[in-house]
Amino acid sequence: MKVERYPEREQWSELTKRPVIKRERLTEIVAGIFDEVKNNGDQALIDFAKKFDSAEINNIKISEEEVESAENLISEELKTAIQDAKSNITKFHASQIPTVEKIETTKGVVCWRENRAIEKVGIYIPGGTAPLFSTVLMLVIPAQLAGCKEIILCTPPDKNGNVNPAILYTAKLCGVTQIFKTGGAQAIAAMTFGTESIPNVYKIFGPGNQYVVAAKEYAQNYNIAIDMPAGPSEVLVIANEKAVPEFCAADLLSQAEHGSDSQVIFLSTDEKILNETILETQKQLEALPRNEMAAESLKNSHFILLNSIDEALKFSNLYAPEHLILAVNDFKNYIPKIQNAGSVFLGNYSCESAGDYASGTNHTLPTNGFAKNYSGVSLDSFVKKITFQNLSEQGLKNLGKTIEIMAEAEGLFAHKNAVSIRLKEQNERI
Ligand SMILES: NC(=O)c1ccc[n+]([C@@H]2O[C@H](COP(=O)([O-])OP(=O)(O)OC[C@H]3O[C@@H](n4cnc5c(N)ncnc54)[C@H](O)[C@@H]3O)[C@@H](O)[C@H]2O)c1
Ligand SMILES: N[C@H](CO)Cc1c[nH]c[nH+]1
Ligand SMILES: [Zn+2]
Repeated sequence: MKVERYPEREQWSELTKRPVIKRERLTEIVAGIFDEVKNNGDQALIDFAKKFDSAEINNIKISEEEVESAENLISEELKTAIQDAKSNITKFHASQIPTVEKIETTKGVVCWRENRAIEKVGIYIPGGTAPLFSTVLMLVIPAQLAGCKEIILCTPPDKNGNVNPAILYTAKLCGVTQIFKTGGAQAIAAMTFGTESIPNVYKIFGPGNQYVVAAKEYAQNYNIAIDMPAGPSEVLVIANEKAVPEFCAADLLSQAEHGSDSQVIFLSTDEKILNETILETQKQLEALPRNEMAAESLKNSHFILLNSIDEALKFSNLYAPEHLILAVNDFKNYIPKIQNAGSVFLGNYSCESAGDYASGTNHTLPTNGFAKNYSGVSLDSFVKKITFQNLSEQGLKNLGKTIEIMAEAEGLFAHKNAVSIRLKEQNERI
C-alpha cells in the first residue's frame, strides 16, 4: 500500500501505471498456445487443462446430464438470488433495444439503420481464482436479447476436472447449451479456429486474466471481433470529508480480492478520511477469509491525498478506471466532469458489488486505461448495425448534382456516371 500526499503532476503518469506482465512476453506465450490449438485441436485443450489447471479431462464438451445435475448441487437461496439478478440485468439491457428511425436527409432520400445480431458468439467465463457465474448473466442475457443464434460458452475446469455447478445452472437458466471445459488463452484460440468439439465464432466476449486479454487481442489477427480488453479488476474511489472510511475500505478490498494483479486507488481531499481509510483497509483485510490475493493486490495500490474533487477527477480521467466510486455527498455536480470510466457508482450507498451482481448494469468493463476508448458490454456489443437507404427518382434528382460534382472532383468518373446515367434516362423520359 503506497501513500502519497499532494503528488506533483509529473508524478501522476507513474501513479496511473498498472501492474502488468510485459506485452511481448504475453504475446509470445499466447502465440505458442494458438499454434498448438490450431494444429492439435481438442488434444491441445486437454493437454493445456493438465498444464495450467492441473485437471485431467477426457471430454471438452460438458454433457447434458452434467448440466442437469448442477441444479441439484446448489442451494435454493442461491438460485433465487441468481434469478433476482437476472431479472434486473434483463430489465436494464432490454431498455437498450433500439427503435428504428427513418430520416429523410433530402426530399426523396430516406436513410435508416437496422440491427442484426451477430450470429455466432463465444462467451468466456473466468474460473481461475473464482467461478464467476455472475459473468454468465452479464454476457448471455444481452446476447439472447440481441437475438444471437449460436451462443457457446468456455470456462476452465477446476483441478478435479469439473466446472462449478453455479456456472452450469446459470448457463442453463439463460438458455446456453453448448458449454466447454477449457480456459485461458487456449479457450480463446479454440473459439477462434474451432476444434473437433468447439465451433468457431465471429466475436468473443468476456473478462479474464492477462493471458485471456492478450489472447483476445491476438484473436483479432484472425478476423475475430472482441468486446474489449476486460482484464484484472480495478476500482478508483474519490472521497471527501463526508465519506465513510469503513465503506471506502470495503469497496477497495472488494476489487483487490479479484487477483494479485488487481489495482485499487483511493483519492481523498481530506487527510483524516485518508488515514482512517488506510487503517480500516488493514483491519478489514485481516478479517477477510481467503485474503492472500487482496493483500498482494494492495501492494500495487495507491492512497493519495489531493487538493480538491476537481483535481481528483482529473487524476481519475487520466487513470480511466474500470470502476469509479464517487463517495461524495454532492456527486451530481461532478457527473459532467467524468470523462473516462467503465462504470460509475454515486454516493455512499452505491457499493461496487451492486454492479458486479445485481443492480442491472453490466460488469464486463474495460480495464488498464481502456475506458478512455472502449465502453463496457451492452446489448450493442452483440449487434451490427446495417445502414439502408432508398432514393426515389425525385430524390436522386434533388441530390444528383451534389454527387456528380464531388465524384468529378475526386476524379472518379464511374461514380459520377452512376448518377448521370439515371438522370439522363429520367430527362429523356420526361
Ligand atoms: N474487467 C472485467 O470486466 C472483469 C470482470 C470479471 C473478472 N475480471 C478479472 O478476470 C480475471 C479472472 O482471472 P482468473 O485467473 O481468475 O481466471 P481466468 O479464467 O481468466 O484464467 C484462468 C486461466 O488462465 C490460464 N493461465 C493461468 N496461468 C497461466 C500461465 N502462466 N500461462 C498461460 N496461461 C495461464 C489458465 O489456462 C487458466 O485456465 C481476474 O483478474 C478478474 O479481476 C475482470
Ligand atoms: N468486479 C468484477 C469486474 O471487474 C466482476 C465480478 C464478478 N463477480 C464479482 N465481481
Ligand atoms: Zn468484483
